[in-house]
Amino acid sequence: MPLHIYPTADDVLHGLARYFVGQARPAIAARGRFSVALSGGSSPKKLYELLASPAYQSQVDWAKVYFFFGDERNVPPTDPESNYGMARAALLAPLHLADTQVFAVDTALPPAEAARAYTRAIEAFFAPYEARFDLVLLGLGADAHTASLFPHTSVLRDPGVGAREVFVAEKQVYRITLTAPLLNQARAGAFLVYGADKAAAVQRVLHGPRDIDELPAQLIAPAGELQWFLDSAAASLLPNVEQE
Ligand SMILES: O=C1O[C@H](COP(=O)(O)O)[C@@H](O)[C@H](O)[C@H]1O
Repeated sequence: MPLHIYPTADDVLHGLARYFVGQARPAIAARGRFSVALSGGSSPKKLYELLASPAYQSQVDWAKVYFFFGDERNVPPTDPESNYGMARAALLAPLHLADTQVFAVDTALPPAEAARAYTRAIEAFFAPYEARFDLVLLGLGADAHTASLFPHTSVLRDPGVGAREVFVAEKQVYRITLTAPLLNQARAGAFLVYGADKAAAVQRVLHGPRDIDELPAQLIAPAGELQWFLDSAAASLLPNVEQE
């Protein structure tokens, strides 16, 4: 499992930004576009700001990049909890992308309907081929959830390829998440994890016994490659690690 461990969170963000560019360029050269499923929460905000900064903005043909979301909270785009709202402010608006390049979950719909509509939008984008993102960006919760694949939820055993609604009991909210089989059709996946509060989850996901109900992030195994981008604090419980 390729691990990239950096001294600070700032170094991790630059490492992943360089990886993003390194994935985007050959995809655009080979297939004319680069499709990405974004992660949400708070960790990726600085990554998105970095990608939209002049240093990285000039390195990618952004008109050929298409953005989806690995998961979404069941809130309007203006809500501070909205993954789309966060990505729009940090990345999508600064890059002045066309509306046709951004595929947000329609949270005005009831969650199950929103999930079905999002599945159809993804299928239509990739048709006539199977849905295969070039890159899936992922985060990791301290409870080992990723996207909105939360511990002990039925979506963890859903064999379908698409988006699903999920009820997160401890938060008493609905969310929309891509299923693990869809995420795993990706050409590449990259986890971004920093901070000491994630160290135990990182250790258990990477080195603990397989237990997908407790450790949903263990479900992630993209058809292409999977990379982990960690800071030294998040990697502090891993055995024998070398820093970049
Ligand atoms: O709720 C969520 O949590 C995970 C992890 O977020 P982080 O800010 O703790 O890194 C995130 O990947 C997911 O997209 C988000 O909706």
